[in-house]
Amino acid sequence: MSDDVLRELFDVIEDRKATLPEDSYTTSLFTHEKGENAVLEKLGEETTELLLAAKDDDREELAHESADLVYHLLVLLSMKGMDVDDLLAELRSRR
Ligand SMILES: N=c1c2ncn([C@@H]3O[C@H](COP(=O)(O)OP(=O)(O)OP(=O)(O)O)[C@@H](O)[C@H]3O)c2ncn1[C@@H]1O[C@H](COP(=O)(O)O)[C@@H](O)[C@H]1O
Repeated sequence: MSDDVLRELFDVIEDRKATLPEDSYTTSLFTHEKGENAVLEKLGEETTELLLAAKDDDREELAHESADLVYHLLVLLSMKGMDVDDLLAELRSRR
């Protein structure tokens, strides 16, 4: 996944956070009655689904669940007032 794809997705998430359109799944996470716990729970669920896909050697499902996990991770970073660049910088520093 290139930086561009991650940045574009993060920009959409930031836009949803700022404008809270009604028909948006991202909005539902930012406005959830459970607060931050809603996205934390989703990260747990998506991680479990990813592990099961890996265990089943289901590569298509593994890619699908990986994308779900990355999306929810970016929502969490946005909730915490962080930027996708914080993640990218950390990854780059490990090269
Ligand atoms: N990348 C995502 C993304 N990944 C996962 N999800 C949602 O996360 C939820 C995952 O929950 P579950 O695991 O329970 O999944 P599910 O409903 O059983 O279905 P599966 O995803 O497992 O097939 C689903 O409702 C997905 O739609 C996402 N929702 C939105 N995005 C991106 O965010 C953008 C903005 O979306 P909205 O906020 O909806 O406008 C979209 O254009 C997408 O680019």
